[in-house]
Formats: sequence, structure tokens, C-alpha cells
Amino acid sequence: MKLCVHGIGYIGLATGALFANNGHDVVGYDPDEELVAELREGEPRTTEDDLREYVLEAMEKGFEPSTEPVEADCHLICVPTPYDEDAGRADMAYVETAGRAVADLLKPGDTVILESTVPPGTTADVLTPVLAESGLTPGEDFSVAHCPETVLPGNITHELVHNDRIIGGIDAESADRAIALYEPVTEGTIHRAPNATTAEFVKLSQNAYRDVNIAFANELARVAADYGIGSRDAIDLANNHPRVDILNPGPGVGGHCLPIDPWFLGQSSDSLDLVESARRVNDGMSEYVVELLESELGTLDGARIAVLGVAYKGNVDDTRRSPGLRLAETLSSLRPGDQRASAVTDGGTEVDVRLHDPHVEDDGIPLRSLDDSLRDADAIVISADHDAFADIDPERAASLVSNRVVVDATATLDADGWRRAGFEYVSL
Ligand SMILES: NC(=O)c1ccc[n+]([C@@H]2O[C@H](COP(=O)([O-])OP(=O)(O)OC[C@H]3O[C@@H](n4cnc5c(N)ncnc54)[C@H](O)[C@@H]3O)[C@@H](O)[C@H]2O)c1
Ligand SMILES: CC(=O)N[C@@H]1[C@@H](OP(=O)(O)OP(=O)(O)OC[C@H]2O[C@@H](n3ccc(=O)[nH]c3=O)[C@H](O)[C@@H]2O)O[C@H](CO)[C@@H](O)[C@@H]1O
Repeated sequence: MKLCVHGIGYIGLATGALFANNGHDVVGYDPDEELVAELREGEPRTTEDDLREYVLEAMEKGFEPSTEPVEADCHLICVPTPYDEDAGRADMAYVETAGRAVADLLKPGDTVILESTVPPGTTADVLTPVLAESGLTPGEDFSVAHCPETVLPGNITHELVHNDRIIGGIDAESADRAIALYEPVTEGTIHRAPNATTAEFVKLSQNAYRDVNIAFANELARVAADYGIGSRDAIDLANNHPRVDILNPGPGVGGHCLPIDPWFLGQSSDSLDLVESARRVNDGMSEYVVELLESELGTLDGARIAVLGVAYKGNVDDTRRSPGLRLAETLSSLRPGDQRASAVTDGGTEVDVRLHDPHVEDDGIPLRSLDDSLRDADAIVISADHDAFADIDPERAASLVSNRVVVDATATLDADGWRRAGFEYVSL
């Protein structure tokens, strides 16, 4: 079948490769000319080695990057759906633009599938009317379905094939056609949702569930500290119960899915309560780490803090809504007299934040080498659970810092080893 994937960023690239590797004739359209040129030269924009291999294999099988959309039997839309903070709503501009491009190419008998994460109702009430501008009748002349993507960054090539998929259409035939497309390339089970809106709702519920569960762990971490006990020991023990599965506390929840999707879920409902509280708890973790640093150091006045980890989570290079960067911003924003940090008082000197991340290359982020960030530091914070951080030699770190305090917000380090090297080791 001829497929046109609209948007070959992280999700579209992998999805296009999936179908090309399974015998489909796939064009990957993206308006980002540089991205397309790099891909044509065999340089997919990813640091995940297995995804890179998977994409190169697909290109050998004819997966074709393009700066123009093309006619196809099936159009797959994988464009960004950012959250407009000011409007408090999902920004649907990319979906609408992609819909118009599809409408210009649409033929009777085509299928259009939206993979992007969207607020409930988008496929039926936003995308389908745009497609109808083609003059064709939705449901009669062409099919429209939502198949949300659920891959976990860092494990994409496995989850792309093995995850279950939820598919909902604007009508039964739309769902049938989308299921027929995905079934042969999916090892997981395909579940038919009653309609596209339910499929959208389910995707958002999965991410809100995880966000709430992490918020519960983060709240437990704060409560456990009030009792002078280790939250991770307590959570590990609690999880021995057959119906309890608490996640891990950390410096906050980042990425462009979990911190946003709960707001998509509540976009046209006034009933979010617990989900909203969870967002507040998770966003509050950077302030909590600042409080921990302050209580360890006594003062943050002029403190040199090494923040290790600006990726939003371990072993990835994505910095969107990164807890490490949020912590850095919070530390850098402390001003004399600031109530959040009583120790940075009148006449205080700003905090010197040093950022280091072995996975991230970003000209916009002032990153330093590990040694440069540790040299003369008053405290170290581990804010992403990169495997590389577990290999940092605590004796060497001890020889570089001026004060041996480490706040291991992701419990990545060997606590005993760092304590033996003379560090005051604090975790969440
Ligand atoms: N990244 C993830 O882990 C993940 C997982 C599940 C779902 N999603 C969802 O998938 C969607 C895409 O996310 P992503 O991470 O791939 O984003 P991305 O930013 O990596 O890629 C999106 C691509 O779309 C292109 N684009 C923009 N406008 C376009 C248009 N009108 N037509 C064609 N292409 C256009 C951009 O140039 C970009 O290359 C989002 O809705 C996201 O929430 C992402
Ligand atoms: C339901 C679900 O699984 N959805 C996944 C999620 O992918 P993700 O990469 O955003 O998810 P996480 O790995 O959970 O990380 C998010 C943040 O939470 C922190 N964290 C995590 C676990 C924990 O116990 N304690 C924490 O503090 C972590 O450090 C990071 O900052 O959304 C994608 C897009 O929709 C989905 O496709 C993908 O399936």
C-alpha cells in the first residue's frame, strides 16, 4: 500500500520505518528541509542506535523522505501537538495544517490516521472537518481514525512493534481499515475503541495515570523525610503487596508527554481535581530539591551547585520540560530576600549553577564537562538517571569538590560508595 507519513520527527520517522520495513511503499513528508536532507544522506536525527539502524534498513527498502506531501492510499499524521500555556489549550495548528495538506491530495477510498496525541474530540471535530474541505464526504468517500502512539523513548523499536494499540474510527469502517493496516505490523493486541474520541481519551488517561502515580511517590518521599525514613525502602516494601505498584520519586516529571497530556485530558471538562493536584506535586519537586540543598548547606548564598542531568530522564538526549533544567532555573532565580530560600538574604550572591549531561548536545544550554562542573562545587545534584552517572568515581569527585554533599534525586549512585568517599548522601 502507498503511505504518506506527515511529520517525520521522532514518532513519524519510526512509524514510517515500521511500515516500510513491512513491505509498504512509504514517503515521509516533513517541511523541515534540513531534517529531510540529513535523512537522505543517511543521517537520521536520533541518538538511539537501534532506531537509527531500523530507519536505515527502511531506507534501503525504499522509505523516501520528502519535503512535499504526496498522494497515497493512507495518510498518517504524526505532527507536533504542543500545549499553549497562555491559552491553556492544545495548539492544533500543526494538525490543521497537516489536515489541509491531506485534503488537497485526498481521493475516494483513502484512509487518514491521526497518531499525534490530542485532546478528546480532535479527530472527529477538528481533523475531519478540515479533511471535508476536499469536497469528499467523511465516512462515505474516505475513512478517518485515531491510533495513538504509546512508545517509550529509549525503547522505541521494541515498543513500536510489541505494544498493544488502541484504534478508534469516526465510523466502523474507518476503524476496520486502520486495524487492517496495523494488525500485520503489530505483535501486541489491537483493541477497537468504540470511537476515535474514546481512543484519544484512553491515550491521555494512560499518561495521566503515570503522572498521578509518580506524584504519589513524590509525595511519599516528602512525607517519609518528615519521619526520617527512606522513601525508596518504604516503596520497595510496599510494592510486595499483590495490588500495590508505586513508581519512583524523583526531581520532577519531564518530557513533552506526561506534563502536558493531563491538561489535554481536562481541556473540555471541569472535573480534573486529583490529576491537577498531581501536576502541582510533580512541578513542585524542583523547589523541594532546593529546600534539601539549603538544609544541607545552611545557605545557598553564592553556592556552586553541579546539576548533573539536563535530559528529561535517563539515557535520552531530549531536554523538553527537563526537571534538571527546571531545577537550574529555580536555583538561578533565587534572589536576596527570596522567601523560598531564606539563606539567600540581603547582600546575598546568586547561586552558581553548573550543568553537565553526557547525552545532550545543545548549543542553547551552557553545558560543562563533568570535571568543570564538579570543581570547587558546594553540592552535587543528580537530576537524571543516566547509566553514566552510576560510573562516576566518588573518590575522584571528592578530590574535585570543595564540599562533599550529593543530592541523588534519582537514586542513581551507589550510596555506600559515596558515603565511604566522605559525602553527605541525600536521596528522595
Ligand atoms: N516523542 C514521544 O515520545 C511521543 C510518544 C507518543 C506520542 N507522541 C506524540 O506524537 C506527536 C509527534 O511527536 P514527536 O515527538 O514525533 O514530535 P517531533 O517534534 O519530533 O516531530 C514532529 C515533526 O513534524 C514536522 N511537522 C510540523 N508541521 C508539519 C506539517 N504541517 N506537516 C508535516 N510535518 C510537520 C516537524 O518538522 C517535525 O519534524 C505529538 O503529538 C506527540 O505528543 C510523542
Ligand atoms: C504511560 C506511559 O508510560 N507513557 C510513556 C511516556 O513516556 P515518557 O518517556 O515521558 O515516560 P517516563 O519514562 O515515565 O518519564 C516521564 C518523566 O517521569 C519521570 N519518572 C518516571 C518514572 C518514575 O517512576 N518516576 C519518575 O520521576 C521521568 O524521569 C521523566 O521525567 O509518555 C509517552 C508519550 O506519550 C508514551 O508514549 C510512553 O508510553
